[in-house]
Amino acid sequence: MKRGFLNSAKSKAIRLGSDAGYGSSSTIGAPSMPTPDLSSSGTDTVILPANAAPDEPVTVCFFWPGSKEVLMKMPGYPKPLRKVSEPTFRVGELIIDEQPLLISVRGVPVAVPAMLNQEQTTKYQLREFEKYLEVVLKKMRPADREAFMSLANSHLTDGSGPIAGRIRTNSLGLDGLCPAMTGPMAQYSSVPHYISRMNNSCSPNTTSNFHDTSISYTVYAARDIAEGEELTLSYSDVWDTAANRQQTFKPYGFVCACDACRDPISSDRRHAKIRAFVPSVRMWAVNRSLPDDWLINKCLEQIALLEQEKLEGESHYHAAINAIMEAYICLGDSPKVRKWAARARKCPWAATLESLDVMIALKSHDGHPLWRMRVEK
Ligand SMILES: C[S@@+](CC[C@H](N)C(=O)[O-])C[C@H]1O[C@@H](n2cnc3c(N)ncnc32)[C@H](O)[C@@H]1O
Repeated sequence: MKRGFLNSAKSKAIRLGSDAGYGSSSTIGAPSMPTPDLSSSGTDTVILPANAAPDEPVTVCFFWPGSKEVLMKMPGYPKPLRKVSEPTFRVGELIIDEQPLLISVRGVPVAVPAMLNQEQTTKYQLREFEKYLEVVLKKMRPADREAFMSLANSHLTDGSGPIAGRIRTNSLGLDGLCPAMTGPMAQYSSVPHYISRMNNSCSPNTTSNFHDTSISYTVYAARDIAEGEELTLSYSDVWDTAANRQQTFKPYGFVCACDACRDPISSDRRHAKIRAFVPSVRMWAVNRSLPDDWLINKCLEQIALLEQEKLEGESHYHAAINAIMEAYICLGDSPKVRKWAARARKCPWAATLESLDVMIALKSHDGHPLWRMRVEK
């Protein structure tokens, strides 16, 4: 799965990758020091939103210069979190809207002694980074610090300190906040409290987005979730092969035993088939050699495959539903357009809800550019 994109209003939340970037930067600059001065590393620690009341959640942000300004200039910032009342875990429902406890740089400039080998260098960098993180964590509210330190840590033997270890185990990646930087160090690690408790499944029953204006994650039910069923998210790119996904999980210290990983050959084959189909409404609408129901049937097959793989949270699922809705516009069938728009609306993580609401409300869709394209051309 590709990293989160902050410059989109709906950037998908993904685990950063437990090994990604840490200790790999040959970061040279500030000398090592026992109690680091954060400003000497070029970083800054800010608490956002700046004027939060004591009972409102905040995020401690260990940032490169410029990132705070990027966030604060986002149109709509600061947007309050939505209150989630009784989560019912029906498909499309919001399970949680959560502001992370911490957003952190993935390393700081460290002058590494020349005689160290690669392994010693990594450990040295991690030790120095931990000293910075200790200073940053002191800025957290005590209850938030306690929540952070209660999170799982799968990095007990690789030189990570207790704070970096928890960041590496639990973080989701954030892109797009460092206009002046490129490469892995331009990404931040973000650590939520509740979402960090979610285990991996390669067929996850939730899907999450990051929202830059509220600095928060929304987690939706990707399908109906039975009472007592564990909530899961994916730590890897679900479209990666099962073998590659297991490699991603190694630093987290587990072997995934989800349905897709237990039957890797069939699952990989179905994944490849899903990815090979990209619905093109306009191509079908003008191609008279294809039957009228060709696109709809292909999309229904795609939906069935995605449901078999339990990948309803992926964009391919919403794309197939949306294509059926548009195919019915091309066929001039407004009742079916409303029906499929209502179904697309159950993927709020992928859809523009306002335009779907318009589709659902309209008696006729004769103002749409695709209207009766398949019938009259
Ligand atoms: C982000 S934490 C998830 C929450 C953690 N299980 C807890 O109780 O707080 C990541 C850790 O959870 C465990 N984990 C996550 N997904 C798992 C899975 N599918 N099977 C076994 N262990 C898993 C691993 O120990 C991993 O290092």
